[in-house]
Amino acid sequence: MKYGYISLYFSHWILTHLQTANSKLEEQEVEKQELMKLVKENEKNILELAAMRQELDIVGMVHKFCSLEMEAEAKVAIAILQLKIKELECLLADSNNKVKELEASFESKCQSWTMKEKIYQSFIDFQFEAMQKLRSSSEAIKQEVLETQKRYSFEFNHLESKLKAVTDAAGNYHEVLKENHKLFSELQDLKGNIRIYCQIRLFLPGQTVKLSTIENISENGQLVIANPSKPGKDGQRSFKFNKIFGPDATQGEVFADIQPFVKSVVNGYNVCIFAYGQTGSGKTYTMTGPTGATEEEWGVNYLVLNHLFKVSQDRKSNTVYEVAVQMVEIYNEQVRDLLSSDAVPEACMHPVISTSDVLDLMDIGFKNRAVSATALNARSSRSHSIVTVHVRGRNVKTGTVLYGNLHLIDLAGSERVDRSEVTGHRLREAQHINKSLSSLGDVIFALAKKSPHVPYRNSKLTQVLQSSLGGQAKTIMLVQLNPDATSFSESMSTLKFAERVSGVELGAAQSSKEEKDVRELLEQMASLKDKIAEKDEEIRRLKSLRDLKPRIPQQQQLYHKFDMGKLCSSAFLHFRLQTDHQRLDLQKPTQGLKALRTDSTQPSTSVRKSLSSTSISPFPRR
Ligand SMILES: Nc1ncnc2c1ncn2[C@@H]1O[C@H](COP(=O)(O)OP(=O)(O)OP(=O)(O)O)[C@@H](O)[C@H]1O
Repeated sequence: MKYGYISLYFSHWILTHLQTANSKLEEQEVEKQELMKLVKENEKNILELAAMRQELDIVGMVHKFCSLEMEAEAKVAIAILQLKIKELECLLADSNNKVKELEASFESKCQSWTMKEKIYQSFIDFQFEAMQKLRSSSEAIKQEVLETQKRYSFEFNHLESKLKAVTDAAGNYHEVLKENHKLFSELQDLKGNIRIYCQIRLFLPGQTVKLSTIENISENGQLVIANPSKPGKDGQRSFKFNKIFGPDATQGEVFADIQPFVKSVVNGYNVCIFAYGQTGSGKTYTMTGPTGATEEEWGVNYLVLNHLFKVSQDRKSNTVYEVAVQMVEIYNEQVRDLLSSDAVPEACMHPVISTSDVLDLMDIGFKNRAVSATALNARSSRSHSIVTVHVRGRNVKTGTVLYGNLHLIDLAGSERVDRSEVTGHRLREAQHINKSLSSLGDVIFALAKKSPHVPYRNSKLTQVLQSSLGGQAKTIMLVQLNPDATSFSESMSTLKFAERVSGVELGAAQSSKEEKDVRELLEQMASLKDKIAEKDEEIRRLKSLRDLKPRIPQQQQLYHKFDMGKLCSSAFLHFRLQTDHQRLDLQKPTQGLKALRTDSTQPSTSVRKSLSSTSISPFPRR
């Protein structure tokens, strides 16, 4: 038992020890596992540490590199900054200088402004003083104006009664003007429908021998011509015309004697102006003027049209005028339109509204003539050039239409040709010229004798001019003379032709009874003109008084009492006629002719006749 107890005790002890050993083993096992774990962790940490060290090396290297780079950049930046500091220092120095300069200029400006201020102050003081003076003088003027208004009020009280008297007088004025026109026409009729003016050409600059045939020129139109080969009275021959223009006469002086006839064209008459004379005697110069003429040198053609436009402009409030121009040449009995190259049966009519239109058209015409002249050897001297001006005037109040036409003719050279010396073409030319000029003389002569038969059809020239040579038509012949002694026989022939044309008519006009009539008519005209001038003056004075109205409001009511309508319709303003040239279309030249012909207003029989047989219609169809 004891042994049992001991063995049990041992066994228990052993068991306990075994259990303790077991638990220790287990603990050791756990510890071992933990150790293993720690070892593994340690290994892992070592690996991580190595990786971190490697990373640290890289970072260190990068850091070193960056540091170096930054160091270099810092050096550059420092250098730049130093430069900038230097620049800024310079700028600072500059701006310091500028500040000093500005301070100096500011100082001087301040001084000048102070000066100016002083001047302005004194100026303002002066102005203020002047204003004070003005104020007091304006007070004085106000007083004066009030007094003037009172005076005007008094004048206006009388004006109405005076205006009434003037309106009545103006009513008669129209009648007076009509009478004036009638008297002018009668005067022209008494003077004769044919006027002969003789113009002596000057010696040309190149002429060295200046032996003249002109012995004497009288104011009364008498011309004495001397035969150089027959000295003394025997060699002299005297002629009498309406007027003689000496070599010094200007274009304007010649035109002054033609001007009244231009007026009669706008009053519905037909007028023909011829330049007649031997080649080189100055026909073209008188009719056209020299090449590139200035306004003072303008020939009759331009002056006439210029005046025509002026008259139509003056009458524009009463009459609307339309003007159209044609230009033809007659050469060897053939008529050619100088303003158109188209082959048309009639010469083109070109509407014109101003002198510059006319200048342009005539330039074209003369160029066309010149072209032919070059081609056919001085053809222009051997052809007649005719500028025809058609005028149609319509009275805006009554609707009455007047037609007038004007022919401006530069005739071919009138010199005779020795038939034994020329042949062929030149002889034919001379025969045609001779025929047309002598038929012109015959027609004028027949008209002057009032012969029942007028030989218009003997030449193209007289056919073309038929409507403007008969009846009420007026003719002016500008006889051109070359004063040179070598032209004596041609001058004699020219003058004899002119004498033949003028002699009969002047004979009639110069009878003593008619001379007395003319004198009386002239006196009547002069007194009528004086009366008209007086009325004009009175109307002008009254109008100027009326124009003062807006400045005097107190007079307004009184002013409106005057019936200005009545005054406007009075004869005074009646004479200011209207021209409305826009109605003709310049783009289409022939429209003007149609317009003139298709107007529904019927012209009087004589006018209709003259228009239908207008110079254009006999033109041959080419
Ligand atoms: N009044 C004048 N003043 C200055 N020169 C003039 C005058 N009249 C004519 N002449 C000159 O005389 C020359 C002849 O004149 P113009 O050509 O006009 O004569 P014409 O009679 O027309 O001749 P044609 O029959 O050959 O055409 C021209 O050189 C012209 O410039």
